[in-house]
Amino acid sequence: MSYAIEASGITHTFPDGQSPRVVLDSVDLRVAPGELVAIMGPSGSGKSTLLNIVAGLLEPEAGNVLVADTLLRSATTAERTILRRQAFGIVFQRNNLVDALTLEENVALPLELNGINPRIALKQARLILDDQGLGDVARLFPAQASGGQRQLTAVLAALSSKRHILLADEPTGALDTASGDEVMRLIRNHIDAGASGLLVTHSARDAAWADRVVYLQDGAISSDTGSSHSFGFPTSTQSSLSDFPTTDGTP
Ligand SMILES: Nc1ncnc2c1ncn2[C@@H]1O[C@H](COP(=O)(O)OP(=O)(O)OP(=O)(O)O)[C@@H](O)[C@H]1O
Repeated sequence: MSYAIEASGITHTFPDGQSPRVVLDSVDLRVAPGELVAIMGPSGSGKSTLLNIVAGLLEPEAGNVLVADTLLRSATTAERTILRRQAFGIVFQRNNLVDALTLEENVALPLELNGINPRIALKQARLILDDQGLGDVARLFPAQASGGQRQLTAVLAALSSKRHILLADEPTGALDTASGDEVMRLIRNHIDAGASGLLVTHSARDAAWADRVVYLQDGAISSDTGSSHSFGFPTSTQSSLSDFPTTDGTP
């Protein structure tokens, strides 16, 4: 089987005072096409480090990542940048938006990077923001918007184009429960439209939207619910999941 994401033997050490600290120790993680895998674990267990390695932002000390048919270790910096711009939708805990662009321009940016005409991209971005009740703030700059509005915009930007690999680090961190469920529903919808992804989260509620949950502890995977495990969706959102419209135009 060919995986959407295949990380093998990932080992990484960070300096920690006099003695280096092994943050990831021979971690193997595979994500099947069309699968959303949640990574949970205590603070400091290496979740974000693993996500950064899969995103090609951090080179692991040992191990390999094969993502979107590219072996990251063999890719040049330019090739990794192109991969992030064209194949990855990335949501980080912070610094998700370009400060100098309005919210709608931020959502339009990945569309433009995927080759869509800037005027059409902006039009699509407005529709996407309108759909999520952010039409009134679409022309604000990130600094003028609330934390929740910024977070939702960042998720919409990551999902706005046909990026088939989604990498999300605590995407609902700044949101209340209802908005968080909305974001997770958008993410699930994006996956169901043909993407694959990794979701780093502390929230069991968010993890319930994933197909599989792996737990990182002390730099290693301590448990994996396995692909046959079926997590239930939060009851408040279950009925509306299938009704939710696509916002990214993916088939
Ligand atoms: N650039 C860095 N330099 C040194 N140590 C780092 C660096 N980045 C992360 N670490 C350390 O590596 C460990 C794992 O960090 P990481 O952010 O991956 O954990 P996490 O599981 O995502 O934590 P959290 O849930 O709190 O976000 C932590 O002890 C952290 O302090």
